[in-house]
Amino acid sequence: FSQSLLSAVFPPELRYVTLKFIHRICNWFSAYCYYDITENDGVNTNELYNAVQLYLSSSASITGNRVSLSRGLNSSNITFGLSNNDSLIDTFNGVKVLWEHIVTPRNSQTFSWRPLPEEKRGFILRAKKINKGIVLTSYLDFVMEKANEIRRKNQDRLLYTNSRGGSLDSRGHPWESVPFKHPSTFETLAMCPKKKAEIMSDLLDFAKGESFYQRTGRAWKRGYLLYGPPGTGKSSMIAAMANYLGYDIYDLELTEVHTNSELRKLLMKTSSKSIIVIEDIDCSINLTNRKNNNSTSSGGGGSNNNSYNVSSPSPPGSGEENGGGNTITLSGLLNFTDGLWSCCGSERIFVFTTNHIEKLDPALLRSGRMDMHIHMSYSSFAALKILLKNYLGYDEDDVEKKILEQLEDVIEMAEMTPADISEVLIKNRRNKDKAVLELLEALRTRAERNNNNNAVKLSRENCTVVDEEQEKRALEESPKEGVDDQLQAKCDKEEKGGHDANDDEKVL
Ligand SMILES: Nc1ncnc2c1ncn2[C@@H]1O[C@H](COP(=O)(O)OP(=O)(O)OP(=O)(O)O)[C@@H](O)[C@H]1O
Ligand SMILES: [Mg+2]
Repeated sequence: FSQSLLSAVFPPELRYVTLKFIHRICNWFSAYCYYDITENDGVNTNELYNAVQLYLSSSASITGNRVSLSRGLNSSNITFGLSNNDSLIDTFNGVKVLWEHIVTPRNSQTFSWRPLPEEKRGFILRAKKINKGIVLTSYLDFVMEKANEIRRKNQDRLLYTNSRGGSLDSRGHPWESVPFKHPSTFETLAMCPKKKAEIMSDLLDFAKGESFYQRTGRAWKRGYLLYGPPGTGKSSMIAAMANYLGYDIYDLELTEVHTNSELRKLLMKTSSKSIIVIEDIDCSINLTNRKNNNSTSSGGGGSNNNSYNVSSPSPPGSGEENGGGNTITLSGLLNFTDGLWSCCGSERIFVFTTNHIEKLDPALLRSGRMDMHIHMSYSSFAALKILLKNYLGYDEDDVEKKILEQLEDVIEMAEMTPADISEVLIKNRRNKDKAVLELLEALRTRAERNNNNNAVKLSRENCTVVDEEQEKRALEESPKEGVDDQLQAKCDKEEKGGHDANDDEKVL
């Protein structure tokens, strides 16, 4: 109406100016302000548009009569969205705002180097002028944050690897990724429930601890060292951590990293909310080099000498001895975890695993470096109950009380890993009672063998002590042949027994 009135009253050259003036006056008296968030700013896609779409998906799924559905790449969930030209009211800290999704056909005459979508999409955010401050400072940040959270929840986790050996992909990325679908969770993880709960709350504290880390001036990161024999669930624990927090995993293959600067670049290209894993750290660090270094270093504090090489395939004669430019050093690795470089990006968890904690360098173990040392041990009775539940669906009451007691009696002595136990259970999972009995049998055999081995070890130790005492006495007094012979015979006998037991172990 105003257009036709204008064209009747004003000459064409004045029309535009007058229209603009009227708009201004209207805006002046309006209680609302409007924000346009278009899908495309002409060159790039607008991140905020995608974020708003995701954010509104959480409310659209509940309130809307007509919602659009979509499923993103790498996602196993369906996302709800506001339909075209539909609107929705949202409330934030008591402030009401209105979101409108506007879809208009694109003007075909518009010139662009790139083909543009046929429709122009955008959100209009309407808020009261008095709430302008809240909307611009807090609400939009909140929308972005919430959208990221939804994205993480919807998206399957990714497992990254640097197996390409330092070469970059077409986008200059050193990591290769695949969808991470490991089903391990804390629920299925067989370990002491108390320890498990402690780890879970530690992880949760970390994930929610942004303000704590900010306040205390610490980098927002945490290190876990998982150690224990093979098959006790170290890798399963990492997968459970990732699934619990919804983080991606970066599996760092140290032997593929040749220099400290390469390591730094890899770190810089990791995203926040991720777990950076170095498996079998004792196998990645060349301990012979460490020993050489320690023996040549003056003074006892060998662990301070951090420039040992990591066993990466370095070219022969490449100056390895001086820990020089083209090798990766322990100090480089430590810088990676807790030096200045560790805090580029935030919310990162470092996990190192090892089968032999005693082989690790004290520099890696000193307090503050790895925040939590987690011992993954042989199966306990509590862990066994979880495995019975996982594999046979058996609760405590489903197993005969007598058998349960027998299992409890023998489990500690048997020193069987959860991996070994699950093997027995999987093999017999069709016949559950047989599975339990076979497991009991396997545990008994192991316990007996361990018992024998321990007895042999003990008597050997006794024998050595007696040997030493005997030598001393022999130096002091003249030998009493009868006793010596007796001792020797005893040792010989036990030595023989010991060898037998060892042979058994090799075969088993
Ligand atoms: N604590 C556990 N709880 C549940 N399952 C387990 C546990 N430990 C081992 N398993 C089972 O055994 C298999 C091997 O475990 P996993 O790979 O986690 O062991 P690991 O400690 O990482 O061994 P390695 O030191 O050889 O890498 C897993 O597939 C899992 O099914
Ligand atoms: Mg493992």
